[in-house]
Amino acid sequence: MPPPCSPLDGAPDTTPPAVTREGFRNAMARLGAAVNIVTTDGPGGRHGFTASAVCSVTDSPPTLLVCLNKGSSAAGPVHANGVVCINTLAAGHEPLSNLFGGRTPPEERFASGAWRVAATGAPMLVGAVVAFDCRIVRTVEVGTHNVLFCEVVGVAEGGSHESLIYYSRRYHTLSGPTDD
Ligand SMILES: NC(=O)c1ccc[n+]([C@@H]2O[C@H](COP(=O)([O-])OP(=O)(O)OC[C@H]3O[C@@H](n4cnc5c(N)ncnc54)[C@H](O)[C@@H]3O)[C@@H](O)[C@H]2O)c1
Ligand SMILES: Cc1cc2c(cc1C)N(C[C@H](O)[C@H](O)[C@H](O)COP(=O)(O)O)c1[nH]c(=O)[nH]c(=O)c1N2
Repeated sequence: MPPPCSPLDGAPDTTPPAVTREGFRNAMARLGAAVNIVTTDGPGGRHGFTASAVCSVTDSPPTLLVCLNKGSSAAGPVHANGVVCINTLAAGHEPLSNLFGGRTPPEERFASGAWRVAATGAPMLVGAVVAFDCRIVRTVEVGTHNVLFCEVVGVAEGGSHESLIYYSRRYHTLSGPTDD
């Protein structure tokens, strides 16, 4: 039995969405999130983009998801390479976040920051709060985005205990406990 609000077979659905794009974005601006630079390298070339849509899926096998806009210039390289490194940014990384946030050619993005090569070949940011080296094991297309399921094959914990947070369309810093 179809759901009560489904359109008639073959008829275009002219019902206005209950929640507009603008309304959704305004609501999402109320969710604070860690800021990450997701990098890749391999046959598709080196690339990277800023992402707040990153989430833990399961610890067995250790898996994260990343939502990547299909229109991003990073989308082709990410899919061709099949690997990513998810670098969680620290306090002071706002300029790096903006650099990887669009409109700059990929190689210019990597001119800032110190990078080393992770086991998968993806660039790992020296000074990240934590970095997850991953292989993409599944991709699911949802609307404008691809959801990348990323199996974590290596982790590097950095020395910083101050995380960069994106909240209410601005950057903030969150301090955690230190080791000593
Ligand atoms: N998930 C995403 O793709 C995502 C997340 C954050 C920011 N951005 C991009 O960064 C720029 C500035 O963002 P902003 O937060 O200052 O203002 P904004 O009004 O564009 O976005 C507010 C919030 O809505 C969500 N959002 C934005 N664009 C989205 C998209 N295309 N798909 C799903 N969710 C989305 C994010 O949570 C974002 O923080 C925009 O170009 C935006 O598209 C994209
Ligand atoms: C704080 C913040 C957070 C995000 C983004 C931006 C910023 C500033 N962007 C946008 C993304 O970084 C940008 O579209 C890419 O860099 C691609 O741009 P180009 O197509 O390469 O110019 C982004 N894009 C995406 O696909 N998923 C995400 O989770 C986010 N999150």
